[in-house]
Amino acid sequence: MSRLVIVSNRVALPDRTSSGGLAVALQAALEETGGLWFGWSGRIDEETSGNVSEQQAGDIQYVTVDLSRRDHDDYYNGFANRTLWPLLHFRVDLVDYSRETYQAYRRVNALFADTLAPLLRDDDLVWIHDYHLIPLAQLLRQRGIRCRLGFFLHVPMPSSDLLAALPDHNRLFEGLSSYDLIGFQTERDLERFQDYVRLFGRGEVIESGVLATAKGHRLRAGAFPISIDTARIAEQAANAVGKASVKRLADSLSGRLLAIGVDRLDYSKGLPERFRAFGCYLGRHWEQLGRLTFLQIAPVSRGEVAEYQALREQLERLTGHINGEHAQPDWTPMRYVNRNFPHASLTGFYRLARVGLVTPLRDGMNLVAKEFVAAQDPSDPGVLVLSSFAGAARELDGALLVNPYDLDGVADAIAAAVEMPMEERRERWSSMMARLRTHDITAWRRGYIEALKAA
Ligand SMILES: O=P(O)(O)OC[C@H]1O[C@H](O[C@H]2O[C@H](CO)[C@@H](O)[C@H](O)[C@H]2O)[C@H](O)[C@@H](O)[C@@H]1O
Ligand SMILES: O=c1ccn([C@@H]2O[C@H](COP(=O)(O)OP(=O)(O)O)[C@@H](O)[C@H]2O)c(=O)[nH]1
Repeated sequence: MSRLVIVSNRVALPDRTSSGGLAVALQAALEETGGLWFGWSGRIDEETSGNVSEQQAGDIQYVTVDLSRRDHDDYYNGFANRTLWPLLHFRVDLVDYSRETYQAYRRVNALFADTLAPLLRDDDLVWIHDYHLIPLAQLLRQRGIRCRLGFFLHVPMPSSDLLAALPDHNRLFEGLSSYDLIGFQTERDLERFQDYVRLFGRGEVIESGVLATAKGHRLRAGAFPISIDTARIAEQAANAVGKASVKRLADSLSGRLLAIGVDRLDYSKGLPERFRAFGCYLGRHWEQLGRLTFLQIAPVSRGEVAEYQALREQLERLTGHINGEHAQPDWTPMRYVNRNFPHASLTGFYRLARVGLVTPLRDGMNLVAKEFVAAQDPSDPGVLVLSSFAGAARELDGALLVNPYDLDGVADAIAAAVEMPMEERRERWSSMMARLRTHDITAWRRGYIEALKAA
C-alpha cells in the first residue's frame, strides 16, 4: 500500500492547539491511514529558515521546518495572507502585492521542495494543501520527483477577472499544471477555475474535470467538499454535557436561549456584519428581547497582519456599542471571547445553542457549520443560520440560508430560529445530519485519494 504524505503550511503537531479547519480535518484524515505530515513547525527562528524537526505520534510521522523571521513575515504574513488570501476571498480591495513578498513565497516553496524531496519514495501519494504551496509540485518535479502529486484548495476559487488582477498570475497558476489532480471545495469553484484556464491560461476544457493546458499537458480537477468526523463530533457533544465548562455556560444563561458563533478572527468570516445584524435583531424583534444571548468565540488569527489588527479593534468597539445600547441591569446580550477552545468543550457549547450563526462573506467550506449540526441533540436540535457564500451552504439544505450583507435578513432569520417549532427543527436537522453521516471526513479522504490514484 502506498504511503500517504500530506504537505501543508499549518501542521497540527501533537503538542500544539490550532483553530483552523485545515489542521483539524487533516489530523482526522491521517489518523485513519497513518503516514507523513510535512510543513512549517509553527516556530520562527530569528536568523535562518530550514531547521528540521521530527516527531512520531502513533502512525503519524511529523517532519517540520522552522522559518526565519523574514520568511515568516514575507511568505506567511505577506504573500500568503496579504496577497493570496484576500484575492481568493474576492477582496481585491485588500490585496497588497509586492515583488519582494512574492520572491519570499517562491523561496519558501523551494525550501520545502529541497527538504521534502529526499524523504519521498516513488510509490508515495503526495497530497499538497492550499494556497501557500501552489508552486510546490513544479519545484518537486524539477528535483526529479515522479510520484503522484495532488493539490487541494481549501479556500474559494474566485472569478477569473479577479485572479487576473494579480501581477504575474499566469506564472503562479501555471504551476498547478504539474499536479496530477486539483481538488476544490465545490462545483462552483471548479467551474470558475475552468473559466480561468480557458480565458487566461489559453488552455482547453475537454470535458468537465479534464483540462488541457496551453502546452498540451492534461490534468484533472474535481470538487471534493471537505467534511468532519461526524460520528466523533456527535459523541463528543453528547459526552460534553457533563463537562464543567459546558455546565458553567448552561448555568450562566439563567434559562435564556443561546446563539453561538465560532470563527477565527478573520475578515472573511463577516463578523462586523454579524454583530450589526445581531444589534438589528435586538432592535427589530423587541418582542424577543431578553430571550436570547449571543456568544461569539473568536480566537485571534494572523495577529501580526494589519488588517486583522484593525478588525479586532473594530469588533471590540462594536461589542461595546451593542451591549451599551441594549443591555439591561441583569442581562448582557453579547459575549465576545478571543480564546481558543478544544473540541471537547466546543461541541458541548454547540449542543447548548438554539441558534448557530455562520455568516461568512466568503468561505471555502466552513467546518464549524458542519460541526454545529453534528453536535445537536436529535430530540431538541438547534437551528443553523448559514451564509449562502460558505461552501457548506451547497450541502446543508436544512439551514436558514442568508445573505450576510442583508442585516435585516439575518436579524429575521435569528428571530425565526428562536420561534421555530420543534417539528420543523427536527426535520431540517435530520436532512443535514443524513448528509453529514455519509459525507464525512473519511468519505472526503477516500474520494480524493481514489481520484488521485486514478488520475
Ligand atoms: O493556518 P492559519 O493561517 O492559522 O489559518 C487557518 C486555516 O484557515 C483556512 O482554512 C480553510 O480550510 C477549511 C478546511 O478546508 C475550510 O473549511 C475553510 O473554509 C478555509 O478557510 C486556510 O485555508 C488554511 O490553510 C489555514 O490553515
Ligand atoms: O476555539 C476554537 C475555534 C475553532 N476551532 C476549530 O477550528 C476549525 C475552523 O474551521 P473552519 O473550516 O470553520 O474555518 P477556518 O478557520 O479553517 O477558516 C473548526 O474545526 C473549529 O472547531 C477550535 O477548535 N477551537
